[in-house]
Amino acid sequence: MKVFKFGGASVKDANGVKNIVTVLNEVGYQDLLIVVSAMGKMTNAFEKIADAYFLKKDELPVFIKEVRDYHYSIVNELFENKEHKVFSEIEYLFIGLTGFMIQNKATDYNFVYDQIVSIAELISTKIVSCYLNDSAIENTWIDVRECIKTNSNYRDAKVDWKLTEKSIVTKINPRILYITQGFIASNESGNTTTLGREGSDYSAGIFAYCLNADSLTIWKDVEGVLNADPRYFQETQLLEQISYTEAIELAFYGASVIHPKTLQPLQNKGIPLLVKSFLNPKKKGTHVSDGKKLVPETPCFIVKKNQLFLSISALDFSFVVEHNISEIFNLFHQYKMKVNLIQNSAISFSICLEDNFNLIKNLLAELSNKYKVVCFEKVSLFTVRHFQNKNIEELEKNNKVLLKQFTQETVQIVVQ
Ligand SMILES: Nc1ncnc2c1ncn2[C@@H]1O[C@H](COP(=O)(O)OP(=O)(O)O)[C@@H](O)[C@H]1O
Ligand SMILES: N[C@@H](CC(=O)OP(=O)(O)O)C(=O)O
Repeated sequence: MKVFKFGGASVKDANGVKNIVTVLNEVGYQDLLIVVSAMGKMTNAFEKIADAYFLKKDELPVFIKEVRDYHYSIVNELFENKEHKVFSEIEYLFIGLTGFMIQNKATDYNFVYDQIVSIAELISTKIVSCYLNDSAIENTWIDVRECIKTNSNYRDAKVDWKLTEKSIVTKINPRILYITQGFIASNESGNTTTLGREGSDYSAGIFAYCLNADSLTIWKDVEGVLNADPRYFQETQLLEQISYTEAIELAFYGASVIHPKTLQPLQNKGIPLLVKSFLNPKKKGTHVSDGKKLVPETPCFIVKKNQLFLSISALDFSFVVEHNISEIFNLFHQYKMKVNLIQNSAISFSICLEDNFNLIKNLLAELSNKYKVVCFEKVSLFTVRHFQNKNIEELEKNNKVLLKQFTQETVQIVVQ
């Protein structure tokens, strides 16, 4: 059995949905399960709805109209027959959204977020499933919340592997072509949870693991994994082969083309990951498996934008030692900061952080009770794997460097 994952970029418009038919007809769809994300940037749009609802903002109806219009323009283009069941299926999901908003009494933002944002994946998979059925690619839509089970850590739920494996093995008949959602799951009480932004690759990895798949293919708008993000670097090279370890490193440092959690379940069972272009499905793309670390051997550049850089020192000029560091890390954990780089000296401690939950003000307020804190906002973190000295000189030439850190294979530079 194989698993495919189509992300938001592949289904951003009606042509994208049509192109899935082309891809499947070109590469085949025997013994396959397909995971699909929300269309285009719809998760961002639903985040705005969750926010507006929670904060009782006046723009709420406008934001809901935006996502309705976006999806209806796609279904209108795809389905000539306005009596098609896809229209009522989508309307039903929007009615569910309104119903939730009226009935909800919960005050936990993360819970509310997951119940609202997950609708984007439900809509996209309904559309794709119906369109494929109409295009002679017979398939069954399945609610992933019956398959992937998590704890109740809303917005960043942890997978209950035992329960998930049992559910997937029970629910999935390998002879049926299924279309299901990425990113979303459910907890013990049946409430919707999410696996963290961009988590659909991970969902596909979970299915591949539980189904002992022969391979997982993620379909992208790029040729495969490149040695640099093409949005920020002009000259890029396709990486043809990457070992699991190297891919985990690249994803960990922020190569956003693969979600970092995706690789572990695949590596555990030796399931190859293929990253291929949905525009050129016959091209080889990138192959991630055991084997050669990196082909071709070339420096790989990763950039993480919009980082925070904190320099923390004791108020009385004393050393920053273990107990301070432990206290500081507890606060990072409490305020859900993602730590991307750390460096300590005798009297100070420097960190590059990502504030995905918008809690930096609270963190700084608490830290400054005990420490002197200098915070730089909107800095970038460059990572170069397998660097050459000229790569570093190039990065330093145009930027103000706040911190530089070397390991044998990697250099990381924080710039303002
Ligand atoms: N090393 C890299 N190789 C290829 N693409 C990359 C890399 N780093 C970042 N990207 C970006 O990732 C994008 C594809 O990922 P993403 O937008 O998350 O796809 P989707 O949401 O459809 O799964 C590419 O368009 C590219 O701009
Ligand atoms: N739709 C979710 C999950 C996801 O992984 O999407 P994509 O495959 O488009 O990155 C998000 O945007 O976070």
